[in-house]
Amino acid sequence: MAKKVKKETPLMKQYNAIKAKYPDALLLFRVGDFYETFGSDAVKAAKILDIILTKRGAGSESETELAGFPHHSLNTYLPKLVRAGERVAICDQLEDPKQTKKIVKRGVTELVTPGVALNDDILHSKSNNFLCAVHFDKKYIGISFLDISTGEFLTSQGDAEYVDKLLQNFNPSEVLISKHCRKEFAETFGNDFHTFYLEDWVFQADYAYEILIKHFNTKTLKGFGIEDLYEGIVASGAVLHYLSETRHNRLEHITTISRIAANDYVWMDKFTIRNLELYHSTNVNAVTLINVIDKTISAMGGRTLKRWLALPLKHADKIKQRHEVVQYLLDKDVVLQKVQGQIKHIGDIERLISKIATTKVSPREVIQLKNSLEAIVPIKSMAGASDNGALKVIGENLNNCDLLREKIKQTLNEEAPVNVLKGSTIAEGFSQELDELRGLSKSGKDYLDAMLQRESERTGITSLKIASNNVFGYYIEVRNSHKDKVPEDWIRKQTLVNAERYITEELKEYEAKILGAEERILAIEQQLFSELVLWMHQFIIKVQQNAQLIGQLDCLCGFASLAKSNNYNYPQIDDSFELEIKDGRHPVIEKQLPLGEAYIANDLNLDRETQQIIMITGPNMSGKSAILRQTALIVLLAQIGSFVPAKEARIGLVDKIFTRVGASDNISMGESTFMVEMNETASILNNISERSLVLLDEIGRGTSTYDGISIAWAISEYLHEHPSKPKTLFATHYHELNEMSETFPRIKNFNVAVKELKDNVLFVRKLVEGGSEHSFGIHVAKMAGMPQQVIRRANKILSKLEKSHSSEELTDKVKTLKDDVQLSFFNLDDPLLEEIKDEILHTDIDTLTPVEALMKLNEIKRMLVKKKQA
Ligand SMILES: Nc1ncnc2c1ncn2[C@@H]1O[C@H](COP(=O)(O)OP(=O)(O)OP(=O)(O)O)[C@@H](O)[C@H]1O
Repeated sequence: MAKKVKKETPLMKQYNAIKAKYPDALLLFRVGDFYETFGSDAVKAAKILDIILTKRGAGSESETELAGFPHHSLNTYLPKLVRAGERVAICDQLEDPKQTKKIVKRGVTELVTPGVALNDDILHSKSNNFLCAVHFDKKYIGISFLDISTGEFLTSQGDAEYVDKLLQNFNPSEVLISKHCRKEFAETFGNDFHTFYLEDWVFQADYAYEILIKHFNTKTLKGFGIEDLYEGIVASGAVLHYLSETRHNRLEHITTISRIAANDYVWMDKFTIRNLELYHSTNVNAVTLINVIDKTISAMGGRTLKRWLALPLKHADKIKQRHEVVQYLLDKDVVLQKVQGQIKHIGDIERLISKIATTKVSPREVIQLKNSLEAIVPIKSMAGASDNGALKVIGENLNNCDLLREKIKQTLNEEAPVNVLKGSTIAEGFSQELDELRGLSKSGKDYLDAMLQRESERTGITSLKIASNNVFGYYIEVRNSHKDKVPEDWIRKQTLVNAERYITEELKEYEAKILGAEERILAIEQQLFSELVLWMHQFIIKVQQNAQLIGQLDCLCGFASLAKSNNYNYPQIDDSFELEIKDGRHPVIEKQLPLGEAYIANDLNLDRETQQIIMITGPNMSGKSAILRQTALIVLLAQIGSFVPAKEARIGLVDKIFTRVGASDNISMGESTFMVEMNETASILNNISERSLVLLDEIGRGTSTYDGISIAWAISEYLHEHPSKPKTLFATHYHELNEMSETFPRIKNFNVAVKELKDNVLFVRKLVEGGSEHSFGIHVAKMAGMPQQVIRRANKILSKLEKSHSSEELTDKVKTLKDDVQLSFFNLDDPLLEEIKDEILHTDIDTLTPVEALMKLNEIKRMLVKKKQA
């Protein structure tokens, strides 16, 4: 019996052939004015885009799901698909359907993936969108980042911890890995990244080197200073390979590749970045440091600030240069206002020039580029004329791009449209031919108006109309009521319900002229625009340089605004090992306090000679963590070039910042919370340096008290005895650790003061010298609204336990609590009953007269009645 063959229409045959080449992408297939999706792609698209899912060829053997949207809505729907994590292949019609009798040729013109996006609706203006590749080798792990929308291309290599930190800092949208490293990647860096697996052969040194030198058109990579980054080169090659695989072949804006020089920047591992809540917080609603300090205006400024925060400087001269600019801008407020006023007019020139390189730019965007470059002219002269060295250099290096601006001005209409096909793109006077055709088209229209007038007068039909449609071209329309007045020489073309449409010889002739002219106008406009875009390629590097400089300047102006609005002061940076903060504040918490509540500033001094480790004790909620974090944030802000939330600060350069917070809810890693805490802490102890700043917050709390105290003690002892003598702040509940200061000379005790009221505590939030006696946890429980009986009971247990002198004694006391429980919670769980019990136990029956006994009984009854009524 003949096998039943599934009948495929030619269109579906073409679709299936293309889809087979992109099995893991969602294929948007252009059919006429629509992008269609079929089969499982349609099911996904309908769900993500909330569009209707229908059936094609319903009931037939080739029935399949179908969902589509109009082609002009691509910019609305594409970002939604990409944000949902889809790779989207856009399949366009490659020829004009009018020019072919056969099925239109189609092909994939772009593959958009989360890491390779140029569409403004997918990108966030103040963040980079990095594509990343990670290459595992025996010695090192290579890593590469590329933002196709800005042209930035970076590489580095190192151990897993280093690469992990870079992943955290650069936060890539997509990570490419070789297929066989799938498991290794997940085990080393977790499952939080959007990953894509490439064939293993892509990650080969020779192939990578070839593809890179071919792209940069050089013989070697020596000029980029990355020649020795063997693993980094492999990762970078994989990134470029992926761009060609996703049909991104216009990459002229990727002009260089730079090395991420880890040694030039302060080291912060991923736990520190997370704990300090620099960009992200576990609580989605929480305000992060970047939210508070970002006063930049331009997209470039926003992105630069993120980069500066990820890579704080550790060279005093460079840091001081930034501080000096900020001070200069604060002193010369007029300059600051003027520069910021101009930056407001600067669009995202870094992404605009990338669009020019990829020829995905619209006429309106080219005008925007020109306007942005115009705003740079006064900035250049203001900065160039300043007597601040660094600012002057920025001014001198900015490029007015006179030729580019002039050419755009001459070529394009100031009101150029978004789409070149809309016409009126090219300026008047730029092309003689274009001007003539436009004149013809315009006079042709005038001619039609004159003809209408003439024919109306000739026929006496006042309601005559001349219009055109795609089928008949130009026609004269006559209402049925005037049909009998139509002259003989008019030729009838179409009959409508209420009207007739005619053409005349004269109309036909003019139509040919006008339509011909309009088509030609569009063709010339398109061509002149493409020529302009191509010509502009020679300015890619100059505009990219401007973008970088404006990014830096915007950041520095932002720091000045921040210092002004949030009352930050000039920090002194030096090569000493000391840290002296006077009246320091937490930059984020101070902005979150309820209205009228002031942040309490604190002094803090650390050095390697006398006060290397500070043990900070104090009740819960007193502000220990705030002091730890504000210290790190003040150092960090100073070293990115900002002023700091402190009255004064003298900062001996810090090269590594470590913060660790005792385990609380980190179980998602699948390890015990305590294990996580210990792992994190171990990595500090193995990496400390002389200039490290170590912040330990409640380390050891993830285990039993004795374990916790022992571990905290041992860690502190290790840090004290370590030859690096790193500056350390240790916040703890264990006031037992205060004993350490007696044995270890550089450990000092401080506590966050509280005022003890009758049965409450008042948070003073002042860091004062000396240890604290107890941790006031019960007071906090009371403030949190715990039932009275729990508080009373806790106080009782505490006073019992506090009297123990040894651990054996403590254990014995804990055992006796079990017997106590019977009395206190189950039989006398009401405080009133406790009171009555006390009353009875304290009554001396031997001396009580019968009347007094009755009165006592009456009193007890009254207490109970009162309680009942309450
Ligand atoms: N110096 C300060 N001025 C004003 N408010 C502060 C100050 N320090 C802390 N706070 C407020 O107190 C809250 C608790 O502070 P923090 O988390 O630092 O306490 P903690 O002692 O570390 O508590 P725990 O031991 O429970 O972790 C903060 O969220 C903040 O609202």
